[in-house]
Amino acid sequence: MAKPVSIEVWNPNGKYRVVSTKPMPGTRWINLLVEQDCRVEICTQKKTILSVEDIIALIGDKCDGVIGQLTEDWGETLFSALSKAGGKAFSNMAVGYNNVDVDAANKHGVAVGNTPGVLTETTAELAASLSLAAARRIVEADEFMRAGLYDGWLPNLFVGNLLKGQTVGVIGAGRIGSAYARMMVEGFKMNLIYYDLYQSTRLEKFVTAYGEFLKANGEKPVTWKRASTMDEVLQQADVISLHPVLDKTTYHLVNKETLAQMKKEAILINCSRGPVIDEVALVEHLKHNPMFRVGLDVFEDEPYMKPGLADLKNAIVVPHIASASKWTREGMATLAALNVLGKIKGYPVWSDPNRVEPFLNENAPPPAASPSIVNSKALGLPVSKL
Ligand SMILES: NC(=O)c1ccc[n+]([C@@H]2O[C@H](COP(=O)([O-])OP(=O)(O)OC[C@H]3O[C@@H](n4cnc5c(N)ncnc54)[C@H](O)[C@@H]3O)[C@@H](O)[C@H]2O)c1
Ligand SMILES: O=C(O)[C@H](O)CO
Repeated sequence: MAKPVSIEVWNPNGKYRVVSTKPMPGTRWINLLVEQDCRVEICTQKKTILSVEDIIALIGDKCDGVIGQLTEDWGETLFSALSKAGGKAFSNMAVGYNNVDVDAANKHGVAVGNTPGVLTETTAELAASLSLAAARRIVEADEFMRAGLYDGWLPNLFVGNLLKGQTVGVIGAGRIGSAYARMMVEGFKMNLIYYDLYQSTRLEKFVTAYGEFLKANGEKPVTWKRASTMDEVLQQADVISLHPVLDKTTYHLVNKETLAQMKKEAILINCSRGPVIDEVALVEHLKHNPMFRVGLDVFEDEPYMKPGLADLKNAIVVPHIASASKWTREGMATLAALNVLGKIKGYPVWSDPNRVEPFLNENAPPPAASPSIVNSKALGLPVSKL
């Protein structure tokens, strides 16, 4: 069995043992746990993705809760090991939890936390950055400059797409998809078409109100449309950004057939999860459609890219950094720690995981609740009255 060798320990005499499989940004999360009598053990092993065996070794014989990462496979084996060690809580330091088998957690009575809300704007900003970078070919142009190829202004040099007046398509208009839509509509005066299983009334009201504002100022109003099928978005949008959860319904949502429906000069952005796109089909599509561009933060077989992707000039690729702002990453660590702490202390679950701000206020103690437990109903956990 692979044994993690390097561990940093805080408050060695704490009553509750909480393990974090990775060092996380900031110190607030550590202080909050230590103040509540936790011994905090942080795995500092120099190995990016820990195996199930590594994590079993970290859990050991007695462990009250674990804070883990989206790169780890939290299934039957780990929940069984955690439960045997007396553990009652696990939290992903992520909003997405497709790496977690929630049924297995339910079976072992382990609460599963995630970190919604705190990464909404940061992630949407990266999706917007990729949209702009792809539309204006910024990465290609940067490489060209650094290669010393620029020998003077030319009318045809790196001509890209104007966003103003074009249509932005959002697939999965939840927290992040809606934030991205607002940025593109307000920032670049794009019209919106979106597809989601649920209606996003707030988003629709926002676009309507902004359209009225523009009209009142003598400008062309922006418009919105809720598409009844995803195909409508694919066919009509000039920029399409993917923001659904990853599950059975969204696996390979973008594939050979759906790519063929998009405009030849469309821009496709993915800051959700890699397997939402069939990446082999995408590489083929990019090869045959040089004016089609993509901005990818996530990949089907992370950390790897499918063969050929890295060679394509019409693809911008970044290493899963959409939530990587200091405030967000520190906030994610805080929410993950408070999810675990709340369950250990027997606190109720916060009633609205879309409203986690009170947990992020550094100048006040956090509410006595777990901010977001995804299987709270299945476990019959009490809900906070706050
Ligand atoms: N790249 C990153 O670093 C990064 C950062 C944050 C989140 N994410 C990913 O983004 C996802 C969304 O996060 P969120 O906070 O906006 O979640 P959310 O739950 O608020 O939004 C997800 C939306 O997807 C919709 N949806 C589900 N199935 C669908 C389907 N088949 N077709 C269309 N829409 C569907 C849901 O109705 C919901 O509105 C996360 O689950 C995570 O995987 C990635
Ligand atoms: O789901 C998440 O939270 C991201 O992928 C990590 O930021």
